[in-house]
Amino acid sequence: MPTTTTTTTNTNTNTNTNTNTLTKSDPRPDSAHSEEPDAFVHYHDGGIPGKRRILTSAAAKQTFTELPRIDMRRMFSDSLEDRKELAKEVGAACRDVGFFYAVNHGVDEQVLDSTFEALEKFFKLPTQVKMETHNKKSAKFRGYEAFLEGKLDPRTRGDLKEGFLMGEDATDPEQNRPMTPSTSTPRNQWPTSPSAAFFRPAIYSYYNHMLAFSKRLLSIFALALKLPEDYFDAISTHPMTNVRAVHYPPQSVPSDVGIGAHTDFCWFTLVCQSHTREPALQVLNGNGHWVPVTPEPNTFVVNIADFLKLVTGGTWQSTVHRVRNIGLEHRYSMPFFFSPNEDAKVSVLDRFRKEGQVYDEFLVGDYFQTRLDIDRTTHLEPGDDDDDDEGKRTGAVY
Ligand SMILES: O=C(O)CCC(=O)C(=O)O
Ligand SMILES: [Fe+2]
Repeated sequence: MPTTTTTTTNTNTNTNTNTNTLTKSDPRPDSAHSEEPDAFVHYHDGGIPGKRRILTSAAAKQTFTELPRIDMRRMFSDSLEDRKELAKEVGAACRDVGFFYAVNHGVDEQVLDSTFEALEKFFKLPTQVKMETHNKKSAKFRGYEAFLEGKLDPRTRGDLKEGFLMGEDATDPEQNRPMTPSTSTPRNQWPTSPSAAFFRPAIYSYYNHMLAFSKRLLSIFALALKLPEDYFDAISTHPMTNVRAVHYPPQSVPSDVGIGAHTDFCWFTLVCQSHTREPALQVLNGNGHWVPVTPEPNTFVVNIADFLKLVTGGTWQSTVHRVRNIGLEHRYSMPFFFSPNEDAKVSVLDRFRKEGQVYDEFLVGDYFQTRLDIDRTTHLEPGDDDDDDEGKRTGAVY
């Protein structure tokens, strides 16, 4: 990793004031850790444990209490003005919340339905079929992750989920992807049992649709940052990408989590979640309250991750989130994680730089691998408990 003196400006507390979803009254205290119901909420930001004071009543700040909903149809408009209008909405959501619902996104609903069917079928297969691709055999954790093996919050017994991770792999013919000798060559693992033969084509159909969606979104992000639409194209010719198929069974132990509180360490994430009556995905606002993300048919949840926070000098939020599947239904989700090319060098964008400050470049692949290793192996313990995160956490952890 290159050393860095980069500084980001905002703390990750989502307290900007420009959306119509902002309010001071929010009655949702953290309920996952009953030993400290009204004190702090704990999470992992940049792979490092952090905590945020839970603020209520007079102490509460202006922050979001729901996710904005954005009609993405204008992504496909021939009019630059339309695309700029969309970008304005997207930019406000990225700045004030870090999350938004994307409707009319252009991904065929049938693809989503059939991918969910495939997920459900895959996770019902015998353990040995899934374990053939166990992610311990893969440097990039591709393949199957069993229950409680992930542990994003060290205070829990592990994440109550099982998953399957795949991503860019130039040797998989479905990707039609150029070999890039200067970078690593991650390999996917696919189950070889005939009983699982349906899984790979289903995941690939979803993956390829998501790649197309991501590239359009990237140009909207560029516009939202007042850059030319194709600004990120040159560093996204062979992007780092992952689909993680996840199964969260209903949880009966109150202290359990489906996935512990964390930020994502890619550029951005697109989540499609199955319908559960009880919302399971939750997003942390500036008052330390968990805002539920209600499942909606044919809708993506888009969230900004650490890279975009970094290159915008902290102006865009990489917002803490977690999953608790407290209803009676099994939940499936399929996040798609997008980052630029592994060998791309990035830094804080010019318009977010402060005079007199030195900003180093860093390699996307290095940053990504470091974060992956921290999140999957280190599980750093929380620090001292006598202060909250504000004013300290800059997100500059690479
Ligand atoms: O399952 C979800 O809704 C979100 C999962 C998630 O946050 C992640 O995989 O990073
Ligand atoms: Fe996440």
